[in-house]
Amino acid sequence: MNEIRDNIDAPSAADAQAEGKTRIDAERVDAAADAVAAVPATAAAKPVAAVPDNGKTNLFDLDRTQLEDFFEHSLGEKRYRAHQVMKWIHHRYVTDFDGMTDLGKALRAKLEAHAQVRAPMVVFDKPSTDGTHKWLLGMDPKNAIETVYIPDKGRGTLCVSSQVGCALNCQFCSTATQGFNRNLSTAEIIGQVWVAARHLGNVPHQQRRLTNVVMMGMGEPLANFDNVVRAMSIMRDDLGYGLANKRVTLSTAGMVPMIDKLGEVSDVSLAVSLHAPNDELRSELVPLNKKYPIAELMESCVRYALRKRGTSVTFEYTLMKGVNDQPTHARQLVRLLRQFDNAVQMKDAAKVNLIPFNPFPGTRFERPDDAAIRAFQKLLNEAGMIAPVRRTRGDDIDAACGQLKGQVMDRTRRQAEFRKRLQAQGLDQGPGRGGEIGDAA
Ligand SMILES: C[S@@+](CC[C@H](N)C(=O)[O-])C[C@H]1O[C@@H](n2cnc3c(N)ncnc32)[C@H](O)[C@@H]1O
Ligand code: SF4
Repeated sequence: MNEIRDNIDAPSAADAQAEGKTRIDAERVDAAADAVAAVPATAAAKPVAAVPDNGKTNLFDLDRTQLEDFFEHSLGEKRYRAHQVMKWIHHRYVTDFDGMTDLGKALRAKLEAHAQVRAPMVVFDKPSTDGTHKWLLGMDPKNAIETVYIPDKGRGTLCVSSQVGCALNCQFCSTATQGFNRNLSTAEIIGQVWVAARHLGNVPHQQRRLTNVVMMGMGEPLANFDNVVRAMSIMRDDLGYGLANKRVTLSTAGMVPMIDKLGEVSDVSLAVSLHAPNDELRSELVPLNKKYPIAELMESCVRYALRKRGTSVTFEYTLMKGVNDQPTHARQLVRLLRQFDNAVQMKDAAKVNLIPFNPFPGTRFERPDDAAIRAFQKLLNEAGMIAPVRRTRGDDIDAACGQLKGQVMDRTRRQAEFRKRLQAQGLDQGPGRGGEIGDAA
């Protein structure tokens, strides 16, 4: 693995100039790194409470084991009752206990008194001309997130959000422009699957309209670890949506310790948003790279792949004109991913997804033209790498990768302002120790 660490190319200043690299405002990047420092200590460690305001447990928040425990310990009922209720909710889309007709009257009354099945509210849904469908889902009076369904030959993929906004501030991502408010609860994550599956008339195990889920909507899923892992377990449960492990993909900007933690508890497919083959460029595009540089990131991906022997890791590479789309980048990328294949001792352990940049209002980046995208792909293919170009879908409704925005009441920026005020008074303890995101709001 040290081979990877030792061989990462840092281009010279002349290289950078020759590549026509876009320079990014250093102040903005530093502010982002501060926000990042606050995320793992707060958002990851403190999932949103499972019990909503009215004191009733939202059954969407519970995976199979927790629901069995709830029936046994909170309701004094047999554990198998949980299985009946899961089927009503996730297979038949019934949320009203009175409609769960194979439960006795007394049990239904008990459930009514102690529980609820509360799905996110659909603010609006919008079909695209290419079959893609986007939902804006209200999570609370101030915040809404987006979920997108993308049908393709023989498969239907749902792109699910994990947070209201995102604190990681990748420079080319529309979600980042909105800042960060909070983590989504398990109910709010699995609720997105439920809303889409119900709309599509999906019948798990029979009429599958929804075959894949990608955690690639708004937010960084590994910064909301517990809630995301629990929701993914419901996606893969036969009493939930019955999806195979490899059909549930978690995409991360590279939270290294959490990749290892994920490897310990889950077998889902891993996608890593790489976007640059060297640290200098990646730190500009993905500020998190300052905390977890490429060598550390690749080592954690190697550990993940080795733990799941025979599993590949997908590396996402958003192509931006004149920024990371030059032949020198392609060659560096090939070297990096070959080292990964060697470390995992598996041919094609690394897969690359090339994503042409999707524009959004106010961005300084541009999508390369088709010839440049093809030339980049050709260099990877000639080196023997699998590197499909992801077709842009749903861009007429701003539903393509990185275009999701929702409605976010940003709390990180208010916290940053608060921190500045503390600093002015000599009271600041530094990033990550000043309390919760939102304390200052
Ligand atoms: C929005 S992120 C969410 C998941 C996670 N936070 C991550 O970064 O992997 C999903 C994917 O969209 C990509 N993306 C973000 N902005 C984009 C844009 N404007 N055009 C194309 N892809 C973009 C990200 O790099 C990432 O690979
Ligand atoms: S690309 Fe992912 S990690 Fe980066 S800002 Fe967007 S959602 Fe967050």
